[in-house]
Amino acid sequence: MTPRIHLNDTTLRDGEQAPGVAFTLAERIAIAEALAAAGVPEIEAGTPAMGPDEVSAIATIARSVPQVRTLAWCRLSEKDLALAARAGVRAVNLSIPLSDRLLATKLGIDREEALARIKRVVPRALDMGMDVAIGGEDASRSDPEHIVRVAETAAALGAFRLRLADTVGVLDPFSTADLVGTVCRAAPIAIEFHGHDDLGLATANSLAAVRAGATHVSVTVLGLGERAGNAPLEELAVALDRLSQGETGIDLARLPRLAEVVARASGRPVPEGKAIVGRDVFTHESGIHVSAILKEPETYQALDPALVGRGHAIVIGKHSGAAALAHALGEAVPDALLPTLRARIIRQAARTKRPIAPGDLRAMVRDLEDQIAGSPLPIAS
Ligand SMILES: CC(=O)SCCNC(=O)CCNC(=O)[C@H](O)C(C)(C)COP(=O)(O)OP(=O)(O)OC[C@H]1O[C@@H](n2cnc3c(N)ncnc32)[C@H](O)[C@@H]1OP(=O)(O)O
Ligand SMILES: O=C(O)CCC(=O)C(=O)O
Repeated sequence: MTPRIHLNDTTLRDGEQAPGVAFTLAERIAIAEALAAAGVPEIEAGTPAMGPDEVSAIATIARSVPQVRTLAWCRLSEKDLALAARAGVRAVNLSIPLSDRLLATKLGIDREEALARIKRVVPRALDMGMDVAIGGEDASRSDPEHIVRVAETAAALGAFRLRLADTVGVLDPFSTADLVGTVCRAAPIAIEFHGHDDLGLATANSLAAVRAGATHVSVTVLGLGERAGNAPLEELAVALDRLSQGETGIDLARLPRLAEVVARASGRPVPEGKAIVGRDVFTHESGIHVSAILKEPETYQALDPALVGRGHAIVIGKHSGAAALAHALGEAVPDALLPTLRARIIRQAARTKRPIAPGDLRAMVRDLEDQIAGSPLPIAS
């Protein structure tokens, strides 16, 4: 049976950590509502420690999407916890580094002190009526034995989940599976994987984490996030579905709209070739592909675009063949015209750097037909 995989969207927290990105409150609410409409069950809404405006924004976001579990991201400290309480959230992600490097450098503490802090702060949060997830920063550069101790401690205290963060994005799918598998086999708590895309592997690593036993995955819309960003929600949701690896409950047809909302709010347009939601990812130009797709669409597509509320497009350009031209014109181009027509198309495409508009294509054909009709000589290309 396909396992249930819970996507925890952190566009409003890690997504907004992308350099230069700052959402207005209205944009944050619009993003939260679009996530909720797409069926995302959980969002990380922000970081209360950033100040009173952030606290009040998190409170407003939580109220605007009551059907979604809204978490506030906190450092594992009483101070951050108190601010989360002011935001009125029902759940917190309490973050503590797992690696010796970050414990020592950032906090000047060792593993024992980290465990002592967990034992001190987690019960406070639970007493305040909040569900607690532990955010394990830098898990990918940590000793798995320590991670398992943290997992056992967190579970015994009553936390509901441990997040394993590949904070600097250094895992690959094999090392991810090793780490997540080791922790999942030993840890009596749900595991969330939080990937970063520094090596372009966030989606692959997240899939490997699911295969190894993670039941929750952090994502952001369009992969927006710190440095190279996070695992893109749209990629994970579709890949889990398409590869039968997990049932997420996401309405895949809502993904393009969600991407538009986040692209606009972040000031970062969706790249044309972005998997799932990019303008061109279901558009075909190459003659060999178009010729086959016109016979049977699955010859050259990973997924039916209708799955994500989209459709195919065929455009005419430098790489078009006779089948594509006949499709675009509604009739076959006479053999005598074909080489010259293609030469003209190639020249125009190189000049304009865009597909040939249908009107331009028809005009080219008319022009060539006129030349044939008016001259017994070979047609000028
Ligand atoms: C891997 C990640 O994505 S972690 C999340 C990163 N998110 C952010 O940074 C959110 C935006 N940040 C901010 O607005 C600010 O950094 C604030 C409001 C959180 C803190 O601001 P400041 O108090 O001025 O601290 P500053 O940013 O200089 O340094 C961060 C502090 O947090 C501490 N800290 C970092 N992680 C933790 C942790 N898990 N638990 C406790 N303390 C922590 C650091 O040690 C440092 O403390 P110090 O000032 O005593 O050295
Ligand atoms: O500690 C966490 O919750 C994870 C923080 C994070 O975004 C990261 O480590 O990349």
